[in-house]
Amino acid sequence: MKRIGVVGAGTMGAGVSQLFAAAGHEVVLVDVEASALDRAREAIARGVRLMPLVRPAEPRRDPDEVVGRVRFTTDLEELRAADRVVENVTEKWEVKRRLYPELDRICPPGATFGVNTSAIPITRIAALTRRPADVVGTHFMNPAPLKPTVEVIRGFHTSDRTVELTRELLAGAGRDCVVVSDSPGFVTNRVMMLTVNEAVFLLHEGVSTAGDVDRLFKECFGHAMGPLETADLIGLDTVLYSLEVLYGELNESKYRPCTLLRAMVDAGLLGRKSGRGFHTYEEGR
Ligand SMILES: NC(=O)c1ccc[n+]([C@@H]2O[C@H](COP(=O)([O-])OP(=O)(O)OC[C@H]3O[C@@H](n4cnc5c(N)ncnc54)[C@H](O)[C@@H]3O)[C@@H](O)[C@H]2O)c1
Repeated sequence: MKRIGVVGAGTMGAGVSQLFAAAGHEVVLVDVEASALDRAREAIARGVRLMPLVRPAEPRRDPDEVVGRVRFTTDLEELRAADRVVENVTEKWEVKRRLYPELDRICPPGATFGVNTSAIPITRIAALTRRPADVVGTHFMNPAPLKPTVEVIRGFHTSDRTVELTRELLAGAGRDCVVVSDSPGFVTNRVMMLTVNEAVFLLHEGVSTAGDVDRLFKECFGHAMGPLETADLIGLDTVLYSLEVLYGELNESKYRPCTLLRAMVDAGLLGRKSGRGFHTYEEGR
């Protein structure tokens, strides 16, 4: 059993906490917003309760027991005994930039930092700490408790030890990993964000409806979800911030976020987490 610090209790932090708590670890989940912690507590309990329906082969867990392994707190100092940290705060450089020196100060020597970012280079984040060898990208897919594989990103200074400890931790939670080199958006989001943004442009230009864009991908290509449903699942704010990172980092106009996406974020239409995005949701459906 390890002491896992999870920072950020939004869409990803809740899922990552559920995954590690269900695997028997002690989790300290930190957020600046108490309301995010309340929502995460409910999401974890609901996720564990629904697991037998969506993954019947996985061992059954007691929701209270899993939630009981998570300590919910707004105090970052509670990470002082963490062996491993997985950070999932907002996809904004300013937010991550302020957090990492604090994590570096608080966490014990030898603790590894897994960065769950959609697009920000791991090497840049590692440079905010005095332990760049201990920093690695752990790009979990959403929803984290249901996805079998994690994209692990080796930053310029990431050590073999850190990659191996990360692989071990993920394997202990029944997860495989694919290790890639550092680059904005890595492999998955360099491609995925481009596809999602282009689908938003198609909608904006009136070429098709949101429902039909998604149907084409599901029924013609056999994808489990269409690109606009995927955007709703990720969170439209996170998609926008990721495109802004890719646009700025790669200086490529093809990553310019569609104005419709920006307008929807301004209007508070964030996808599943707000109940409305390209589609409308009730209680996560
Ligand atoms: N949503 C996805 O599908 C997805 C998938 C993989 C990776 N990611 C990445 O994971 C990270 C989190 O994404 P998300 O979708 O969960 O975002 P989110 O907006 O749902 O949650 C972010 C949380 O971070 C909290 N936060 C902000 N600053 C903080 C700080 N200094 N300390 C502690 N908590 C803080 C916020 O209060 C919020 O609860 C982002 O970097 C994102 O790019 C997202």
